[in-house]
Amino acid sequence: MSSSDRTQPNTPYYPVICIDGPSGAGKGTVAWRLAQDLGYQLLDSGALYRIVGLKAKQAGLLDDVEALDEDALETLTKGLDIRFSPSESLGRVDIVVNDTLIGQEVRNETVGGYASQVAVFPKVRQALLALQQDMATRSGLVADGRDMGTVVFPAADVKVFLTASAEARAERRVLQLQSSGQIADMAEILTNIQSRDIRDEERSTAPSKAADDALLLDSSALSADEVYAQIKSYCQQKGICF
Ligand SMILES: Nc1ncnc2c1ncn2[C@@H]1O[C@H](COP(=O)(O)OP(=O)(O)OP(=O)(O)O)[C@@H](O)[C@H]1O
Ligand SMILES: Nc1ccn([C@@H]2O[C@H](COP(=O)(O)O)[C@@H](O)[C@H]2O)c(=O)n1
Repeated sequence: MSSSDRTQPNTPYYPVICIDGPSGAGKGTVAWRLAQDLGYQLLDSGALYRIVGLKAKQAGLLDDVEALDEDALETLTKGLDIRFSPSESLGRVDIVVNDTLIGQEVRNETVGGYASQVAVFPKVRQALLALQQDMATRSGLVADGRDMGTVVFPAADVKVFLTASAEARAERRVLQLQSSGQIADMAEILTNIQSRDIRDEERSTAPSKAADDALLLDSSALSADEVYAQIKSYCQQKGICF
């Protein structure tokens, strides 16, 4: 299910580290650094939902928000050939969908909203499950998302639920957008973050929540370096690295 079976002799064992939490908590930043440090693969599960959300929007499947068609979304999801590969760019993995490299077009709040619309559907989530679990069968894995520790890798070696106040997360987004030359409206970003939080936390299938055995870490007043140091130290305590 998650990593390989520790109890089987002569079978390689691949640890899994799950970093779950809301948008802007700093999951991707710490997950990428841990993966680099430990030589593990990185699973950016949010990117999967972003891709499905964008493709669904382009196919007109999100036009009537009151009557979204779960079966059509499932068919669309199953028709996507999604592959991750190491990127030349710092802090990223490349994603190739149906042989086309996906760029920055999925990395904005609008597509984040489409992602959270499609992510409520069990059939969409099920269609993405095997791809995610398969990534833990070839090497160690750092998995970033909402349900990594609760649903996708329930037997993971390390589970962290990383949070921050909505205000802190919105401020980070504003800085992130400004640093790439974009205009950012704090009030609008905060509203978007809060409505995405509500949809992600209140959906009935795989809601965003901490696993019972997760370390809870609030990053509101921590730098990215401090978050990394605390999580690395927790991984050491759990015996998966030195
Ligand atoms: N502890 C921190 N303090 C301040 N800024 C941070 C911290 N961690 C990450 N950041 C910055 O906040 C922004 C969002 O971080 P990141 O993309 O890692 O969040 P995320 O939880 O993965 O969000 P999403 O789920 O939307 O992908 C980035 O610009 C990142 O550099
Ligand atoms: N495991 C996951 C990951 C993401 N989602 C949904 O996708 C949206 C975008 O995620 P980001 O991490 O890239 O911001 C997110 O708001 C969720 O709706 C998910 O359901 N499960």
